[in-house]
Amino acid sequence: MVERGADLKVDGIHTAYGLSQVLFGVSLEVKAGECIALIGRNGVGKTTTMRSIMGLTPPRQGHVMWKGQDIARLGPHRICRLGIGFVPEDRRIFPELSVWENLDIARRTGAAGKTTWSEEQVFALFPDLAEIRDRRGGVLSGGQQQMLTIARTLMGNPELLLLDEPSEGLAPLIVDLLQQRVGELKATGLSIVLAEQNLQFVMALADRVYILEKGEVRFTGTPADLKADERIVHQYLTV
Ligand SMILES: Nc1ncnc2c1ncn2[C@@H]1O[C@H](COP(=O)(O)OP(=O)(O)OP(=O)(O)O)[C@@H](O)[C@H]1O
Repeated sequence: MVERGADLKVDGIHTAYGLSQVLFGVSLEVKAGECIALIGRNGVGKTTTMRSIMGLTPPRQGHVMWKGQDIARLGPHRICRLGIGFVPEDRRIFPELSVWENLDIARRTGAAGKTTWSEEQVFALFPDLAEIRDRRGGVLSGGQQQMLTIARTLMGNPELLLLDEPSEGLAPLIVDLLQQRVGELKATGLSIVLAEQNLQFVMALADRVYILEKGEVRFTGTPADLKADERIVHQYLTV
């Protein structure tokens, strides 16, 4: 039997914004159906790692292998078509469009040649959105906006979802609900890369965590490994 390898393998990427280098040889991997988390303090390079994978800020060195193909220099549209979806931190909802219209637009521009999610599928996973399908994007709460942003990305039918700080700015009860929804997404077999500051959220969802500091991976392990090592939590995560 052939063992199925990692779906995504990031190998020693170096990424910079102009003259300012942010990532120094970051490597990680995500096997099919896994959720991995990128954690670390503000400004350590979590978003930049996702932007590098998505081709928004392509790495200057290193490889981003997706199902055996190096996608590091393909550009975001092609990477999206290959099955990777990015949910950015700033939830860019069209305020004048209804919830359903925000989703429908993403459906029409979904990955070429792929079946996009149906209305029933997306509302089955996000029942909270079904109830407000005719509400304008501009009047949604933060939690509703976050659900909508994730649901919109799913319309393109990705196999890997990059989720950038989904819990940021949300009330604790809404974070719990979001955690449940992301857990349900994972249970459908979707692979997930989660950048998060909320450790509880990470512990509940991730199979593996990568701690970043100054653009380098300093620790890799399971949530249980991390929990068992207070020194690491203190050194890299607490303020
Ligand atoms: N467009 C940009 N131009 C120049 N520098 C940038 C740009 N975006 C981010 N940076 C810098 O890159 C570094 C890493 O930022 P990044 O957003 O990847 O970190 P992060 O770990 O996601 O933190 P946060 O949680 O604050 O978003 C920071 O020092 C940031 O100031």
